Amino acid sequence: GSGSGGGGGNNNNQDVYDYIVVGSGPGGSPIAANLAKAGYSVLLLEAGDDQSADLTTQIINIGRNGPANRWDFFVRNYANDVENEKNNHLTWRRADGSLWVGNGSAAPADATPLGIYYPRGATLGGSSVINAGVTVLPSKSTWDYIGRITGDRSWSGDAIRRIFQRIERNHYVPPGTPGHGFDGYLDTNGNDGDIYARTPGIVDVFKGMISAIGGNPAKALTDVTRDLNNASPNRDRTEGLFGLPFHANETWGRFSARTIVLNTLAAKKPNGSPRYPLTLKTNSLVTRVLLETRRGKKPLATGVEYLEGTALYSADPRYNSTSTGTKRTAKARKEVILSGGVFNTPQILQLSGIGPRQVLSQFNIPVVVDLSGVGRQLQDNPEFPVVGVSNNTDPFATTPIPGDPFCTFGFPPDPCIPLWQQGTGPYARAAINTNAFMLKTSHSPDGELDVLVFGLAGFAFRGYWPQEAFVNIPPDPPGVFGLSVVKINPQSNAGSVKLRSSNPRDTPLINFEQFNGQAADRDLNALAEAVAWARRAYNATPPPTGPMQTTEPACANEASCVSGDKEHAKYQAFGHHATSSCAIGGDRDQLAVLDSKFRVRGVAGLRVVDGSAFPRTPGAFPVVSTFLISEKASEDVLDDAKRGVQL
Ligand SMILES: Cc1cc2nc3c(=O)[nH]c(=O)nc-3n(C[C@H](O)[C@H](O)[C@H](O)COP(=O)(O)OP(=O)(O)OC[C@H]3O[C@@H](n4cnc5c(N)ncnc54)[C@H](O)[C@@H]3O)c2cc1C
Repeated sequence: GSGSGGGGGNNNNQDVYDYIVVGSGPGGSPIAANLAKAGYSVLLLEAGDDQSADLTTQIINIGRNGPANRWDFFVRNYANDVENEKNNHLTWRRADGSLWVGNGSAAPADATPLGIYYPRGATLGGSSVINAGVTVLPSKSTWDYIGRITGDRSWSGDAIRRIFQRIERNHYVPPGTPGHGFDGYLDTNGNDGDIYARTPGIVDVFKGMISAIGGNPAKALTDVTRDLNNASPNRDRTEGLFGLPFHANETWGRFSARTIVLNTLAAKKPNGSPRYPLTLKTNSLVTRVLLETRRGKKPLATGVEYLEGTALYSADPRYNSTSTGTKRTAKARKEVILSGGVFNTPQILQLSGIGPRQVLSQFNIPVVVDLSGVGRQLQDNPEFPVVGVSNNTDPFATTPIPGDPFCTFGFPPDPCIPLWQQGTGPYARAAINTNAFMLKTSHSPDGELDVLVFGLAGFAFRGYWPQEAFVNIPPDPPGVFGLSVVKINPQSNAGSVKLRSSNPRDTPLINFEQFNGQAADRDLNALAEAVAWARRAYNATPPPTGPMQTTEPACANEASCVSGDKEHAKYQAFGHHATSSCAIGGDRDQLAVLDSKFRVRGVAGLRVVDGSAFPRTPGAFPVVSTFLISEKASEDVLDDAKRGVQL
């Protein structure tokens, strides 16, 4: 691993720091940097390595999940095999070892199901290095809700908006726009309408979308530049077309959690020594939290055990079971903060003896704290495309700007990369995916927007599967359009993360139980209503692009599509926004893993700060909210440090 900064006592196998942070994603990086900037020594442990040199991690418009910066998980959407195998994108392994992707009814006889492919970022910066970069604030009530269930008034929509204003560096609204920040670290960018002005076929679809809610289609080109993160009091109930913001700088370079860490490490004192006591160790897989049991007091987290070495986790595409790494420990004088993400944080807790007794005893792990919520309440934002087809041969062609070369999306030689490096060319501008349509269906649980839709021209985004697999899905015709519907505030939270074995290099068992029970029917009804709207939108798309035909979900008679659409949503929706597997909750909530200050219940000196902490999936896209809670947690940890709280 790479190291820097002063960390306090150094003997070869045992380092001592004030704080240890595990995982460098949007949850871990801000808090590690903030604690170091406050003068405390911090060890940041990251299982992956620094892939800054990989250009696909720098240019948001050619983002790709390369094998050196991701972990490959295979998950279930249902515990029940029959239900699970109704998924058209399930990955199977054949007798010859090759991978096959498709529905159980068509699977070859020699194939056994592996699961639904679910990649995560596993590199310096975590998933923010490989994600799509969409940056949408959740509703204010998402934060008020945490205040309500915990009685902690420091949680409110207004308080979190102030944090956003402090950390944002906005590049797309006029300076001084209320609710936004302009000199923080979180670069945000959006479209200025130009890409759509040059792509009239998409504007036709926008017109259909607006008509389908009874709006004024003539406003499509201006509506698509509207700021989705606006601070209007009506924002969380206002339907219609908006621009979709991204975490990207003024020339669409990716901002990620990596930037925070690298900038903190690079800061120097006048004499050239590191300005902040932050130590980064990459290639370091944390295997458990070290816990000291104490008479009459809660057990205390005193440090972590980790394995040093490359690609030691079995989900790593570069994994080799024969390289086992070097076992090390590090000690924390103050606290250990887990930010390993929604699958790995509950795994680390369970491996450490903090979790549901029946899971731990299956693997003879001594129970330190019987905490039944660890790995429970797993949620996601279900998503699937409503696919439309135009009769035109090339309906979504974009008029190039004179002088633009033909981009090859990173495949060499790509003439657009050197241009981007000079701050210009197609990659330095907003792409055609910078739109969002907000819907409030009659099934919204709280009267707020409950479905976000983004439009993709020439492509329907059906989810993830391994690149090397044979894919049993027919290709889309030319003239295809995808209206990706994303459920906001899903009511289903029956998913789980449980140990598969006591081997920390194994992946855990992950089951989203995606639409389960009474509450989930509300989600399915909302999605079916969104599908009906999308069909109307395609019908209402003006010529020459429309009227368009909806080809998926298939339905012959539009008056009676609801049950088929619900069935389609139930089995074909995918997710990539997992949250809530170690959720904050009130004192009397049996499933609460954390208190309102991110402290693990029943343990001293241990917090969780990442996507697993959300009691409710934050909006349609979790990444900006994860940066925000890391900032909030930094304040909470520093507060305790200043008050000298005894652990
Ligand atoms: C392909 C993809 C597309 C996405 N698109 C969007 C989007 O457009 N907008 C949006 O809002 N969200 C998106 N997301 C989700 C978003 O990126 C995540 O919700 C967010 O990054 C979660 O942050 P985190 O800190 O909880 O975890 P992560 O970002 O996953 O970071 C966890 C880090 O911890 C490290 N780690 C894990 N276990 C250990 C261990 N035992 N020891 C040491 N280190 C460990 C991992 O290597 C990783 O670097 C996307 C995610 C993916 C994968």
